[in-house]
Amino acid sequence: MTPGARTQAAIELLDAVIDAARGGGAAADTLIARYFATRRYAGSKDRRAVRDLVYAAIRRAGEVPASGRAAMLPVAAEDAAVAATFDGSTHAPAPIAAGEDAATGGIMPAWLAEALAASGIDADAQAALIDRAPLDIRVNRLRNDPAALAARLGGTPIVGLPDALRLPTGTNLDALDGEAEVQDAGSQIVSLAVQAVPGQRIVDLCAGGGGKTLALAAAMRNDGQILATDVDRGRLSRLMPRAERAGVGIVATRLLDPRRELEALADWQGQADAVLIDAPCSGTGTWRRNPEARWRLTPARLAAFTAQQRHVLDVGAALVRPGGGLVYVTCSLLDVEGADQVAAFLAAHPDWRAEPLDLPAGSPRGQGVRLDPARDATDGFFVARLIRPC
Ligand SMILES: C[S@@+](CC[C@H](N)C(=O)[O-])C[C@H]1O[C@@H](n2cnc3c(N)ncnc32)[C@H](O)[C@@H]1O
Repeated sequence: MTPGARTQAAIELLDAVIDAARGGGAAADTLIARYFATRRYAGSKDRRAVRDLVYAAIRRAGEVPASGRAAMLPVAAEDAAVAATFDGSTHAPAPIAAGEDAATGGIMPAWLAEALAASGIDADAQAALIDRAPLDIRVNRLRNDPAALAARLGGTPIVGLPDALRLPTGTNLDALDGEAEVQDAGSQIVSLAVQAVPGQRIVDLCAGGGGKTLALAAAMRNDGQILATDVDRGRLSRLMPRAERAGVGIVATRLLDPRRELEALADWQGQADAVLIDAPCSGTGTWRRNPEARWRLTPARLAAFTAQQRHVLDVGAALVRPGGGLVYVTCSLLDVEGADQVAAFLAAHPDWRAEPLDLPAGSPRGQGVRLDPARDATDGFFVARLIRPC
């Protein structure tokens, strides 16, 4: 592809990303993968270059841009080589007109900046939310030793996470096959709050594709029982093949019917040593990986997430045995999804208590701990551990 054709491809993709953000469609990564699946003429260098342009444009536009072209103009304004591709030649974008409307800058929509500031995330910390994320892996001790894998791949250790490695971006992980999982350090740290040990019975209520389920299974040395549940058939179906590759044999999955979860979980009521609730949330802590997610979020979508969080907290609480732990996690920095949810839960369940957490990173927030990309160099998370009375 010519440089101009790459810019034009990025503009077309940005149009699709903008439409998806407005209509609740697919994530940018998915749209990029679909775009290239039907354009076999694009080589790996073309794909990487187009992808970099798309993400550069997404990161520069705080509000949803009017169009893909408007989103690309600020990138051209900062990079003469990109500006030069707007030359109107075959497959290239038309020349930039004087005074042409460009997307507005800023970090995020104003209502979100206000909500984050009210949650103690100031302007500098907000800027870090859309930085590029590092490549972290969790070495699977059931399959390999972290030191051996570090010797093979390079990378640097992460303080407080003996099984983690931070690798140079772009490290090829295709050959790993179950020896390690790509998992942000923040995700690994919040999994520690479950305090999983061999022999326990644990429910991972919102297991999705099982990123945290596998971390728990490794902490349990593949000894005990984990029930991984979700309401999303597609996500949950990816879990068992991953578990097999990872050599994990203690996980069973169960697909839940939304609003009828406890009927399907009757055999686990009051039984679990620990329940992990990695709740559905706005994802404000993972914008480093999905920066277009800040264009999708609306006050109504946020309210829908907080209602789901209250619901899964109630479901999870019913499964914990007396004296057991309920670990509530969101990958969000907004108090309404974190500290406020836990405060409301404890107000409604005065016999439960929040247990202080000793994690390798994060700072206290409400009755839990918050990981902040600016301060902790991880994705953003809130985590709290609640103990059911004996
Ligand atoms: C943050 S994601 C989980 C990510 C996963 N734990 C991981 O580490 O990869 C939240 C999940 O909650 C699921 N979910 C939403 N409502 C639910 C419910 N009522 N019961 C169980 N899972 C639910 C979603 O389908 C989604 O997969």
